[in-house]
Parts: sequence; structure tokens; C-alpha cells
Amino acid sequence: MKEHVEIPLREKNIVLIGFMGVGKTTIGQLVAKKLYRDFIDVDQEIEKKQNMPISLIFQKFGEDYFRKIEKEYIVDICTNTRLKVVSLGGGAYLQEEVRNACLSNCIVFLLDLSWDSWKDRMPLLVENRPLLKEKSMEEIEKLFIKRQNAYSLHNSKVSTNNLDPETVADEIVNSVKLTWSIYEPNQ
Ligand SMILES: Nc1ncnc2c1ncn2[C@@H]1O[C@H](COP(=O)(O)OP(=O)(O)OP(=O)(O)O)[C@@H](O)[C@H]1O
Ligand SMILES: O=C(O)C1=C[C@@H](O)[C@@H](O)[C@H](O)C1
Ligand SMILES: [Mg+2]
Repeated sequence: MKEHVEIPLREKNIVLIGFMGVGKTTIGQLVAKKLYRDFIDVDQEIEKKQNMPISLIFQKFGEDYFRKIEKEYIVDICTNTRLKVVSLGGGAYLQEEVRNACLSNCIVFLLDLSWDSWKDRMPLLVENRPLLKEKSMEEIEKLFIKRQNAYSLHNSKVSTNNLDPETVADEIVNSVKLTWSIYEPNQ
């Protein structure tokens, strides 16, 4: 078994979680830029590796296959990299192994958006998210509610209601820098 090495707080990957379309990709990119870190978007990297869009991966190989490669990739990032900003796909954090890997090695931020605000964003999202296609608003709301339990396991939560991506990214950066400035006094 691999020995657990405690990662210094300043070097931990920052992971963004939350429901489809809350802004993980958009805001993650900005946070990475502001902290001079590399950015990893798990969905985009899987699409590159598989050389096809996620909707086609779902169509050709099924959701279970997608979840398997998604989990393996995230566990690998969490255990073998540092100093990254990582945006997960919206459903990744539902997997227990993903949650454990993130919470043991990284700083996990939940991007929170109310259902009412999310509904306004829905038209932007439906095209590229296979899980939203052919679902009624009631079914999507049920999924939104059901997932909140898993998302509640995080290190910090940022509300994104009525805030532009720059403002949310600044809030995350400030919050991270605040934790970095706290240290044990010399006795
Ligand atoms: N704070 C915000 N205010 C308004 N629009 C936003 C905000 N954040 C993101 N958006 C818009 O919402 C859409 C979805 O954003 P994004 O792709 O970043 O979400 P995501 O959380 O990464 O979704 P997924 O879980 O599917 O990966 C994009 O069109 C983006 O421009
Ligand atoms: O919420 C989800 O289950 C998903 C969200 C997207 O980021 C993609 O990972 C995929 O469309 C599945
Ligand atoms: Mg995304």
C-alpha cells in the first residue's frame, strides 16, 4: 500500500465541485490564472484522452464506463499532483472514492447556486450535458436536490448567486490566501 504523505497546505490542489453548470470550468480557469497555477478541467482532459465529446462517450460506451475513467483520472490527479486548480465534472463527486481522494489530498470548494438561479442558466447547458437531455424540469430538480448530500462534504462553500465569475474567483483566491497566512507560532 502507498504510504500517506501529508501535503503542505500551500501545495494542495484546489478542487472545485458542484452541480452541472454552476461554473466550475469558468471559475476554475480564473482561479488558476490568479494563483499562477496550472488548470485541469477533468471533462476536457477526458475528452482529449478519448478523442471524443462526453456526449459521444455516453452514447457509445455508456455512463458506467465514463464514471470509471473519470474516477481513475481524478484519483490519479489527487494522489500524484500538487499546486493545480482542478474542476471536476458535475457528477464525479457522487463517487465515494473520488470524494475520499479529494478530501484527503486537496482543498475542496463547493460552488453553490440556488435552483432558481440555475433554472435561468439551463438553456446554455442542455446541448452538451447528456444527463440533461430528454429530462423534464421536475426530473432535473430532483437530481439537483439528490446530489446536494454528496456536495455537502467540502472544505469551503462559495455562493455564486448573482455574482460574475471574476468576483467568485476573487473570493476563492482570498479565502485560500487567508488560510495560507495562518501558521503555528514558534514556542
Ligand atoms: N457566475 C456566473 N454567472 C453567469 N454565468 C456563468 C457563471 N459561471 C458560469 N456561467 C456560465 O454558465 C455556463 C456553464 O458554466 P461552466 O461550464 O463553467 O459550468 P460547469 O460547472 O463547469 O459545468 P459542468 O458540471 O457541466 O462541467 C457557461 O455558459 C458559463 O459561461
Ligand atoms: O453532472 C454530471 O453527471 C455530468 C456533468 C458534466 O460535467 C460531465 O461530466 C457529464 O456530462 C456528466
Ligand atoms: Mg465543467
